Amino acid sequence: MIIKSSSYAVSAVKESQYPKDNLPEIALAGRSNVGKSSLINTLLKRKNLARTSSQPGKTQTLNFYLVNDEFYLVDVPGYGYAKVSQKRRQEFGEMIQDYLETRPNLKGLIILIDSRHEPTKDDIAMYEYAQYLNIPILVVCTKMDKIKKSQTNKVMSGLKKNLDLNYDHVTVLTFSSVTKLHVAELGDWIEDKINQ
Ligand SMILES: Nc1nc2c(ncn2[C@@H]2O[C@H](COP(=O)(O)OP(=O)(O)OP(=O)(O)O)[C@@H](O)[C@H]2O)c(=O)[nH]1
Ligand SMILES: [Mg+2]
Repeated sequence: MIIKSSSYAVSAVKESQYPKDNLPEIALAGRSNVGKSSLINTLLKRKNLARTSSQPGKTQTLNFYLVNDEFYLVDVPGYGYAKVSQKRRQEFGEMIQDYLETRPNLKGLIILIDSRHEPTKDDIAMYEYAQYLNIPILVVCTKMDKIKKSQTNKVMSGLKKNLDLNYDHVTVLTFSSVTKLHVAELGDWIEDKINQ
């Protein structure tokens, strides 16, 4: 995919605030701090379009970014961040659930998992939930620059042990926002899904 333009469009916490121009959407999900906002910036070749932070919990709303006037990337608050209150966490959960369950424009979900750890129970729950909703999934193993080359197989076996990769609509990619590993493949997957 060639990125010709990208811009922040809107932030939403409920359906009435979602974009109304009926373009396809690709959403990102993953633990706080896993690198969702960084992946958006890397793909779009923008330094600071999506706000990133070394402090988890930076993204607190559904943030829609318009790409090539053709589709939206949707940055979603991270899960599993202990310092967010129980009430806030439930609100996040409901906001994400509402979006994933009711949005006809949603063409694919990118689930990001930190390469340095096996999938957490939240990662597994998100994967199984997306499978249940029958959404095409791209599993992205982030921060591969922090992994020794010799550990790549271990990353893959950790995934296989915890996620049912026999699901028809799943693709797996290793990725790094630092080295730009597989950024072209990421763009290709998105292009394929928004054109289906
Ligand atoms: N080494 C390395 N660091 C990364 C990579 N991707 C993200 N980071 C760092 O990880 C931290 C979190 O990145 P974000 O992109 O803000 O993470 P997020 O998933 O959007 O976090 P929330 O918005 O809190 O859910 C930042 O300090 C990034 O610089 C990567 O590929 N390699
Ligand atoms: Mg973020």
